[in-house]
Amino acid sequence: MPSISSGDLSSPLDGGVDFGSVKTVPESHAWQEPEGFSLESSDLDGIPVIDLSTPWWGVAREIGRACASWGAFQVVNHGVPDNVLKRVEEQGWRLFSLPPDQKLKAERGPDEIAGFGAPRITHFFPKRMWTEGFTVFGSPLEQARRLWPHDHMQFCEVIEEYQSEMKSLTVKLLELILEWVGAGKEDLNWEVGDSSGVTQLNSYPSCPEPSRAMGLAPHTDSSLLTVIHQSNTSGLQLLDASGQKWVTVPPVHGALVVNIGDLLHILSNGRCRSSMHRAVVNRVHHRLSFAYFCFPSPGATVEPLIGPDEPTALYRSVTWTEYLRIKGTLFNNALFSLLLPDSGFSTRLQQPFSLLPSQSRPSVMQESH
Ligand SMILES: C=C1C[C@]23C[C@H]1CC[C@H]2[C@@]12CCC[C@@](C)(C(=O)O1)[C@H]2[C@@H]3C(=O)O
Ligand SMILES: O=C(O)CCC(=O)C(=O)O
Ligand SMILES: [Fe+2]
Repeated sequence: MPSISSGDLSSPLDGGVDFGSVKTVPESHAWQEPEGFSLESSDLDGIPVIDLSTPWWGVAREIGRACASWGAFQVVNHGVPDNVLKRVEEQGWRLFSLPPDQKLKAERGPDEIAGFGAPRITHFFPKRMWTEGFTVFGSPLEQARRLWPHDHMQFCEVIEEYQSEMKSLTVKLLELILEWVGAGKEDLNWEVGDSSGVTQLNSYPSCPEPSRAMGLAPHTDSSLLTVIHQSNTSGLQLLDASGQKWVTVPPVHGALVVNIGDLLHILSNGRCRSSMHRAVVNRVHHRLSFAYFCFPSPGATVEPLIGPDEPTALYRSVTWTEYLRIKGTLFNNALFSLLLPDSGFSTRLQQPFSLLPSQSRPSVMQESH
């Protein structure tokens, strides 16, 4: 009999399901397959893989094209040492293999960013996701001390080294994207070097019935951009530019995935697409992913970059904490709510956010609570 505990919904293990021991997907985690959630995916037209060691001007154009179409790409020769990625993965396995009650000691509070628990977007969906996560915001020390009272220094050192490597990569990527939109870092309301970062460790245990579960439901990231290191199991899927097909992002050794987030969609005045993506699970492998979210410096407003060839701002400016609050209530309608009236886009369908409602709104999944 699967060890489903009393169904304490407050438990970050998603209603007390101990992923490791269930033989079937409980009703609480069973996702139907309405339109847009279908699990089939195609690997035909893969996501662009960009070599960051090629000359500056060439790579800016390639990245720009990927941002305008997919809203995502993979990068190789990114400069993040393999050893750092290996050690952060080791710490990830160490964390998620802790006993449930130990992980709960670092549980993320309702209004907190940092800590252990279910994804923040869980409450937008009628069913729970086949995942648990650990979010680091600033120093990991406070939460790490709760997980390992006497042995948390190694985790902290590895995470801090990972964050510093990711920060320098995201600064480089931002500068390239600014070059592509014809702007420079002096056009930003913050010093790129002062950008904030949030690190999300995601765990997707193997699942007895993968077609009836969802690892991480379709969403766009709220960040400027997100860099993802995936362990050697595929699961991340992006919605293609037509909004009709989910395309798997294959883990490429030495490559990191870059997703454009909502704030860069606003900063680029809609020229960069914020990629709709999800994570599916599989029967055999437990998958981990490590996502680094790049945000502006605290308090800095993200304002659409306009100029001679981009005269009209489509979105009002917003700080990342304001945007998180708006996303936390409006979810996939957050960007739409920031459209300026004279942007000329009166309906959600028209906005330069190539996202078909059927693919995006949890209302497709929304049952009456
Ligand atoms: C700074 C952020 C960005 C968050 C919320 C908060 C901390 C954790 C991030 C994620 C990580 C998992 C997917 C997501 C959709 C989620 O549920 O939590 C992300 C969300 C966002 O990109 O909006
Ligand atoms: O697990 C993945 O590859 C996706 C993770 C993700 O989308 C996120 O953390 O925002
Ligand atoms: Fe994401």
